[in-house]
Amino acid sequence: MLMFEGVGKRYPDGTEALADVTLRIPKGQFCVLLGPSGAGKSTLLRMANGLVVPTQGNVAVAGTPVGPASLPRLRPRIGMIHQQFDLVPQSTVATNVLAGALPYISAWRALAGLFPETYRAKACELLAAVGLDESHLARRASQLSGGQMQRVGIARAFMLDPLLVLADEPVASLDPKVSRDILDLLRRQSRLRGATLLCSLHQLDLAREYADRIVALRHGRVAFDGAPADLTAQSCEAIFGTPDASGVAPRTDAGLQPAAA
Ligand SMILES: Nc1ncnc2c1ncn2[C@@H]1O[C@H](COP(=O)(O)OP(=O)(O)OP(=O)(O)O)[C@@H](O)[C@H]1O
Repeated sequence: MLMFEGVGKRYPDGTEALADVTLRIPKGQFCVLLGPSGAGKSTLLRMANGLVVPTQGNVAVAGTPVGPASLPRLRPRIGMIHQQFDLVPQSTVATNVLAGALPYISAWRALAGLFPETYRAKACELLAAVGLDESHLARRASQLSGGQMQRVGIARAFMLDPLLVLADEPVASLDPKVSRDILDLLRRQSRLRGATLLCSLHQLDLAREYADRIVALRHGRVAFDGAPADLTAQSCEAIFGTPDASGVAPRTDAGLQPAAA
């Protein structure tokens, strides 16, 4: 479903973010990209939907090379879930979910709130699936907790029945209990809807608990690729520089403080 072949990325300032990464991620797999801050997880993930262009190698989704000619066709089939949810705070929950259908709806219709009934029905179905009921539909996104915002983000990502869902640190700003609820939900929805899921995380315990496969990056290279059960103390040391990742500092960047459910 998703293929990276010998990909590398050097940013214009000379930073080498990735070097020679080759991965084949089959349909339906929940693959976690694990690694410390700066390892290259976001850079790799964003290559899958063309937000980052590799300076070396090739990326393909469902057999189609990712590039300017294919992106208009591919992007609607790739859902994206963001660390900071990326909702429109003043818009309602319903409008934020419906925004997932924007590639198929003209901007003026969206601005006027003229979403076809099929999309409205799909948005309601997805909101129920992520555990938000009708009472949430008319609430502004800014009135939701962090966990609820990410539920809306998940519903939005599944609006167009994606082949592939990219989740970039989807639980980095949530507390541990809510993080588990969100990863559980992501896994269930992906399986139910037959989507392949590529999710970056920096928490070893969560990767172990939820992934079908862990691909760990360190300094832009693959340091481990295998089943969670095969992740040994030695491989943890290769990824994080410590045998149990206990030395991995929690993220404290501005805006990344744990949020309540
Ligand atoms: N636009 C950019 N220009 C220059 N360097 C960049 C750019 N984006 C990322 N980098 C650098 O590339 C490297 C990999 O960054 P990336 O964001 O992919 O890592 P990450 O593993 O996702 O980190 P984090 O968990 O902190 O988000 C880092 O050294 C980062 O500083």
